[in-house]
Amino acid sequence: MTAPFERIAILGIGLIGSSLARAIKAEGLARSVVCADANPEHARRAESLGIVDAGVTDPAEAAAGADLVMLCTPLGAYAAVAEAIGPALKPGAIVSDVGSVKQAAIDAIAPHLPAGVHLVPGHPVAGTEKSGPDAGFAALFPGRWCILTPVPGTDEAVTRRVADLWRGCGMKVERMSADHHDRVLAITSHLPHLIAYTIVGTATDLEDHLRQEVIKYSASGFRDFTRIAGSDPTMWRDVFLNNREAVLDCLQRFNEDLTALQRAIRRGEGDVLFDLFTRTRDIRRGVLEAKQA
Ligand SMILES: NC(=O)c1ccc[n+]([C@@H]2O[C@H](COP(=O)([O-])OP(=O)(O)OC[C@H]3O[C@@H](n4cnc5c(N)ncnc54)[C@H](O)[C@@H]3O)[C@@H](O)[C@H]2O)c1
Ligand SMILES: O=C(O)C(=O)C[C@]1(C(=O)O)C=C[C@@H](O)C=C1
Repeated sequence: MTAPFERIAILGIGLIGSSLARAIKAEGLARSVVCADANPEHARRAESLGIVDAGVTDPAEAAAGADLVMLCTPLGAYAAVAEAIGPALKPGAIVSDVGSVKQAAIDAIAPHLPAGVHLVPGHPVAGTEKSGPDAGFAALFPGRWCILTPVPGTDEAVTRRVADLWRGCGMKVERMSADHHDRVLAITSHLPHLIAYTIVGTATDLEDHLRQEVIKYSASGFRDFTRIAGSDPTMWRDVFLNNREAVLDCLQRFNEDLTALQRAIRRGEGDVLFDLFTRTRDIRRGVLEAKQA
């Protein structure tokens, strides 16, 4: 069977890039997979793991001759990487990405692409708190959603090729506008991370003897927050800087709801607490039923 892609270049071979490389190899989705990573140890490690055919540090070298180039670096590196690969891209090449914010990704990449190169932004909504090429695994993707946010006018056949790649990795694929994506992910992913960073930060700032006990008696609630708060600082700094408006909107709503809960606790309004906790338990059941937990 012929592979859907001749040469895929993955730029940034960390958790997501290396998971994708593994899935491409496992499913035979490209004849060759190469990567570039600013960290030479990551490029070498990907080679020695056998998940890429070649690993280099120069993104233009990896992108040259590729029919699909997938940006898998933190969002803050996108503009520089896109600028570096622009002149090396072959006519008809597809550039895509996995970034957690979509409008900023388009703004950073699009200006650097030559005419005749297609941009199909994407976001596999699957991940862990870990980073680097050893953290990746092909089983990250099956059953999860991948959101594509092609700009209007994008060649339909090109978008379908990118959708098929993610389906080949086992993902379900949905399309939406970049703006809508960023507003949805602000509440489902970005705000939860911000809350986790805050609660773990607050616990860390407690007086020293209390802090020891926080770690010693970590109940499962706090433990779950520490997992999320252990996520990569570079990646998450870039997410918040690149989705400011939507995150700040959600945060405003969250603060108002928190204030209402604070008042209910102070006033002893048990029914307010009970009603909310009942509704949220239903949401959790819905997530489990949708097999997204
Ligand atoms: N971690 C998640 O759960 C998750 C899920 C979906 C999407 N994403 C998105 O995927 C992207 C990568 O995240 P990750 O979790 O794989 O991070 P990661 O830290 O595991 O990997 C990023 C890789 O990019 C490399 N890199 C950094 N700057 C570079 C540059 N200028 N040129 C080339 N390589 C560079 C790093 O050395 C590293 O190997 C981010 O844009 C993130 O928003 C992450
Ligand atoms: O499960 C986790 O550890 C994640 O944080 C994964 C998660 C998420 O929030 O769901 C994080 C960022 C991504 O852009 C997509 C997925």
